[in-house]
Amino acid sequence: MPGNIIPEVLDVPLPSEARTRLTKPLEYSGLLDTYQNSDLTPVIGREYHGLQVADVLAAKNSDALVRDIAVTISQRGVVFLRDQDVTPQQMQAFMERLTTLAGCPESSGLHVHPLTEEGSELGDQISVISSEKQKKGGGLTHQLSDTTRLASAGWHSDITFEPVPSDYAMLKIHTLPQTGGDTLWASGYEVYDRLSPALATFLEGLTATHEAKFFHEEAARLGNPLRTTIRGSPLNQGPALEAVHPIIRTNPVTGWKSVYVNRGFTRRINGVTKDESDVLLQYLFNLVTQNHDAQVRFKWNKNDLAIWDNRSTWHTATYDYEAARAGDRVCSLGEKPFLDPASSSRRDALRFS
Ligand SMILES: O=C(O)CCC(=O)C(=O)O
Ligand SMILES: [Fe+2]
Repeated sequence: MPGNIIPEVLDVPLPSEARTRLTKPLEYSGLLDTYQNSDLTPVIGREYHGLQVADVLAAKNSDALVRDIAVTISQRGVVFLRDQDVTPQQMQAFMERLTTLAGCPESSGLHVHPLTEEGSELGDQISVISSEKQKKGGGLTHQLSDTTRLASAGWHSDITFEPVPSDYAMLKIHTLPQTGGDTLWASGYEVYDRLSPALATFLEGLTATHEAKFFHEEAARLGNPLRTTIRGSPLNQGPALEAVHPIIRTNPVTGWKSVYVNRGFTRRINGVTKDESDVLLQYLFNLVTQNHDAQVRFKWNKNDLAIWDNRSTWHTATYDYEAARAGDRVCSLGEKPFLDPASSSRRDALRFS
């Protein structure tokens, strides 16, 4: 595929080997097929039965297995593993392997969230998700001070305000209410497939600005200094918390196109008027929230774990419970988002495969 198109579209200087790697889908070995699994919906979500992250790390053929898991997460959007006996350190080790084995040459390891406290007990690369912290204003994802009462306000992809955003994220919930606190994911591939060819072509020529300055206020509320030093990549340094990304991006693992704007962090489509930007963004956000057949809803049990591809999915928590809910999250960094115009939509790729 014509990888040389990528830097021109986005003005991203990439090493030549990265360009070829980015447009060539990662190969699936088939090793993972030995684990029983079921798809939760036709377009997004797969659950594996009897697959332990800790065992994968220790397996003889671990690299091939991890690569197959990466391909599966990227194709299915999100993968669920029930009842995991895994420590935060093992989660971190797994995510390092995942991003390295699936990643492009410029892949940059694990993210340090701007709100992560310096010297925190679990280390810089584990984010603690906690309903207690959230009440104090420590949400990692969206503005709690938002005046909206719509649950749909929380849909986002992680850390898209970073110049080098996330490829994968892993969340384990270890403390949960008796009911409530489900998480939902939606497929960016499927939303791309719902655009008319004319609108898709138009959006493919545009970028959007993503921003999370509200973390400055959240950090002040929590009484912690905001992390401004390297957040997993030298490109993610500084207090700006702002980045420009293509609206349609190619997932380098699948080679499929996805819509890459989100309600949590995307503020403005560039190169059009503010009115046009508002209308277009609202339309794209609506495609995420109003198509439940592009979504999957997961009901957690204690120690269940989810791993998702942040390049091609959105997700949102559900705040419908009173009791404590908490877990650990690790977020890895991928490539600078790019669009390869020669890449295909998910439906087309599956139809012609
Ligand atoms: O708490 C949840 O269900 C999801 C939190 C979240 O957005 C994340 O872990 O990135
Ligand atoms: Fe998130």
